[in-house]
Parts: sequence; structure tokens; C-alpha cells
Amino acid sequence: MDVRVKICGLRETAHVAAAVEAGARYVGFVFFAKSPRNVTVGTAARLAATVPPGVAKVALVVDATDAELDAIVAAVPLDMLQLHGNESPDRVAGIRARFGLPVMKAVGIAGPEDVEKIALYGKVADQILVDAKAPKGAAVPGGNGLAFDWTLIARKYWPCPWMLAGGLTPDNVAEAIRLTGARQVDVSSGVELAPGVKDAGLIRAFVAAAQAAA
Ligand SMILES: O=C(O)c1ccccc1N[C@@H]1O[C@H](COP(=O)(O)O)[C@@H](O)[C@H]1O
Repeated sequence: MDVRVKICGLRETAHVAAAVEAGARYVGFVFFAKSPRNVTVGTAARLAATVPPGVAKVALVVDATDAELDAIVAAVPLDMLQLHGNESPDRVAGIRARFGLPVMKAVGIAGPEDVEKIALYGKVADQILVDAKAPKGAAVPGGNGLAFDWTLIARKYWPCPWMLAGGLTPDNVAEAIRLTGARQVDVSSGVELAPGVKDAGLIRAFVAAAQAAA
């Protein structure tokens, strides 16, 4: 089983290169002003230009307007949009239709009632990002380095592709894959030295651990 890895919140060419060389299949750029990983469209365009074919370039947005998405999509060559806010199923479908890009919708998990939303959004999105629900009052709805109870999704099946996220690290990703059966994993904080500061060694260790788990 091949496990696909997404490294999210990249801001420097050296870290994009480390992710690509390690074997990551997705790289993510965050367009959210409150995030320590926020990038401008100019920086994202420069980073995206260094990504080879076969590695998907993902723009992460939070409740973005059409105008904000227009500006991102016009400037950055993208392969996917990641919607990480409170977008409704109708809004997800609308973005997918308007921009003609595959859409990955994040669903935050804190309890069994949240797990039901995966199937709901799976009807309108191309992929689901199954992430930890941000704690009340958190400044950002993701990228908090928090894991959820993986047993909530153990032995579940959804027809759409999905990716596991939330508090993954080089040390716990193998156990997360074993428990959940995830075939795709996404990480941000777990490959950082401080919020927004990626580390090439941790990126390599994470990809190697995820692939070894397969
Ligand atoms: O990374 C961010 O700053 C961010 C901001 C707003 C929404 C989502 C964000 N990150 C996503 O959250 C998951 C989990 O992050 P972590 O590994 O627990 O730090 C991450 O995979 C990003 O896709």
C-alpha cells in the first residue's frame, strides 16, 4: 500500500525541495492572514514554479470569497483547493464548479457526530481532509498540532478519497496509519521547529515514517 504524503504550510523553496525530494505527493500553501504559515500570492507563485509534475500544488483557504480565490487561482498554478473553513456543501459545490479545480474539504473531528459530516461532504468534494477540530477560541481552524481520537474513524469506509491530518508527527504517523487505515496523510506543525518554521530533516523523517508504515 502506497501512502501519499502532503506537507502543508510551506514558505521557503528549500523546504519545498525537501518535501519533493523526500517523496511527498502534495505540497500546501496557506492563504490565511491569521496563520503563521500565511503566504502572499507572489510567494506561492514563486514556490509553485519549483514543484515538478506529479506533485500536486494545493492552496489552503478559509472561508475565502470568490474574489480572493480569483486572485489566488490567477497567480498560482494549482492542482487543488483545500477549503478549511465553515464552507457549506453548496459553497463547496459552487467553488468546485466555478474554478474547475479538484476540491478537498476539511472536516474537523471531535466526536462521533462530526464523523457523519465526512459522508455528507464526500458527495460534493473530490477529497475529504479528516482533521482535528480546532479548540474553541483557537486563532486558526487548523494547523494547531492537535490530534483527535483516531479510533473514531477506525474501520470506517467512505467512497471518496480522504486524507488524515491533525497533530501528526514523524513519531506517531505510523500508528495513525495503522489505526485508521489512512492512505493519505497531511502534516504541518509536526515538521516544524516553531509555528511556521519548517525543518527539512523533520520533513524527510515524516515522509519516511509514513512510507515505511505502508
Ligand atoms: O497550517 C495552518 O496554519 C492552517 C491554518 C488554517 C487552517 C488550516 C491549517 N492547516 C491545516 O491543518 C492541518 C493540521 O495541521 P497540524 O499538522 O496539526 O499542524 C494541516 O495538515 C493543514 O492542512
